[in-house]
Amino acid sequence: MLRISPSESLPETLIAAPGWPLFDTQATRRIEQDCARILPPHTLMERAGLATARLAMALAPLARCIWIACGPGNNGGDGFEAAAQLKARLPHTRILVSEVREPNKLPADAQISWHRARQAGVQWVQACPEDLGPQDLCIDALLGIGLKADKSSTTDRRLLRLLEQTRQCLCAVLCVDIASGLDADTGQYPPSLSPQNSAPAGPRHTLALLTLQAGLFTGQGRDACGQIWWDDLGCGLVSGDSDTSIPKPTAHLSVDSRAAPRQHASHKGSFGDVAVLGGEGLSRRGLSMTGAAWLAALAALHAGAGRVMLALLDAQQSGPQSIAPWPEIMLRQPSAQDWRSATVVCGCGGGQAVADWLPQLLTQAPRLVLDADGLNAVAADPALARELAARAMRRQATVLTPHPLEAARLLQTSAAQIQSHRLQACLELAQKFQCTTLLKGSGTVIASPSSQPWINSSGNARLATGGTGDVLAGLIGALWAQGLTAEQASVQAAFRHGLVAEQWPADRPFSASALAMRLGH
Ligand SMILES: NC(=O)C1=CN([C@@H]2O[C@H](COP(=O)(O)OP(=O)(O)OC[C@H]3O[C@@H](n4cnc5c(N)ncnc54)[C@H](OP(=O)(O)O)[C@@H]3O)[C@@H](O)[C@H]2O)[C@@H](O)CC1
Ligand SMILES: Nc1ncnc2c1ncn2[C@@H]1O[C@H](COP(=O)(O)OP(=O)(O)O)[C@@H](O)[C@H]1O
Repeated sequence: MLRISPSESLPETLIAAPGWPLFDTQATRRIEQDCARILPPHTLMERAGLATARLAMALAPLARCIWIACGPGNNGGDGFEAAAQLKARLPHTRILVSEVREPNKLPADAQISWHRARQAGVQWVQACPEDLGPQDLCIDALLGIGLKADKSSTTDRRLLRLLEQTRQCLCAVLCVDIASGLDADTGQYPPSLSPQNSAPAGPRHTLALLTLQAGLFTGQGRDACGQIWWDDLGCGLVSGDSDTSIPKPTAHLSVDSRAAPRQHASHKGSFGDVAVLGGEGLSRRGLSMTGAAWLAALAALHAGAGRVMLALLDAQQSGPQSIAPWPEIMLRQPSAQDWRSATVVCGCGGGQAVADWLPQLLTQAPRLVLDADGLNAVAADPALARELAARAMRRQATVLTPHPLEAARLLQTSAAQIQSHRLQACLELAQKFQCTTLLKGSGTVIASPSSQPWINSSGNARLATGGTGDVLAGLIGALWAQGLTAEQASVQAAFRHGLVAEQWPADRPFSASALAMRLGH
């Protein structure tokens, strides 16, 4: 964790860390009101402006110019306050402000900060200065958690123009509270506020105030907000769990738990069996997907499962695919595998063939990771869906690992709908099927029926390549087989999967099989 210019009298700004609680905007408002009640008037905005100014100075120590785009609400107020603080601390730096609303129409707190910026000698400009250089800084204080998605189609042109300019800045951009236009609860932009170019031009930082929200970490949040910083504005809100006066978090950031050291007196039976069923062969439809099942098995092997069995859904089992390229992996005919005794990973590359085996697996497997075509088969057949939901009553545990399209099929909606409410969609699936559900994608969400969800903070777009989901399914199976709960295995697998991708050496080609083989490192 990084601490900036520590000072006893100032709040500390930290890089957002794993395990931290995430609150929705409603809870954030309540926390804000509670804090405002016990502090002298205007203190929160003053602290927000100061925290922004301090982070700005740390991010751009050589800036000759700092341009601050201030919106019509209190987010804009934080911007004016930061401008006043910066002007007082950096007399030789040009501090420029652009505003979208006349000062007498600003909220009361923002009006006070507007006057402070005026008195400090900050210069007002109409638009982003053309000479903003790479060492300079843009502060985006246009829209914070007060964004109203339903108003976005009528957003005035001046605000839209400034928003676009902040997005096109080649210098670093520091967003106050959240990237403007992004919904803090869902991590999605309303269509009319969506950026014209998908990737921001320059480096991005976001200073979250008082609380962290799910939208910073999932959906479009990661790209929009960049590096997330957090400042509690001196209100001492590190964890929302122990203090009952603080509203309940909506989720937590996933945690990096190191694997427990293995006991010396252990053997392969101590670390569980993983049995993979999948991989429709070429002979059925001319579409081979055996690689997917191999990837899941390979991941389970390298993630430390005691024994790994692989049952390929290939009609020509006696062909070359029965020769294991990894001799540690035991090949089986699906009919020869005892599905009652292992942690089962089912569906990777399963094609149409997997549906024939699902009634047996849904009934017999004590621990089942259902992925890919296993999920598609359930979505297409109400009888299988009923059988899946009945597993929980028989105390058989299941992990579902859909990507957004698979989740959409299971909930009979569109992938766009799933993406617009990732947290909610994942919770709905967990409830509907009484399963731990892991909704994949940038900011993977993990939800179980009776506990708070997690959002995975590791990973990057290296993972956006075929087969990495199969690796994740195998990894979950291996961790589950080694004694974790379904939820722990899912949370830890998502974190480790992402971490390996983050730490991947730049000069080494990345592929799903290479990822699988590095899981044990
Ligand atoms: N919470 C905290 O912990 C603390 C909060 N603080 C700060 O306050 C911020 C929240 O301030 P906020 O409530 O004034 O909301 P904000 O984000 O400025 O937006 C509201 C303005 O935007 C407008 N507007 C909205 N949607 C629009 C659209 N689609 N298109 C166009 N306009 C739209 C809306 O217009 P109106 O509805 O009034 O017409 C209104 O003028 C928070 O993010 C943080 O920075 C800190 O000071 C202290 C600690
Ligand atoms: N941009 C990204 N950031 C983080 N994780 C990603 C990103 N793109 C893909 N992933 C991860 O990669 C995996 C892809 O899984 P999936 O879509 O099922 O692929 P496949 O079916 O080819 O194996 C998931 O774990 C997903 O969360």
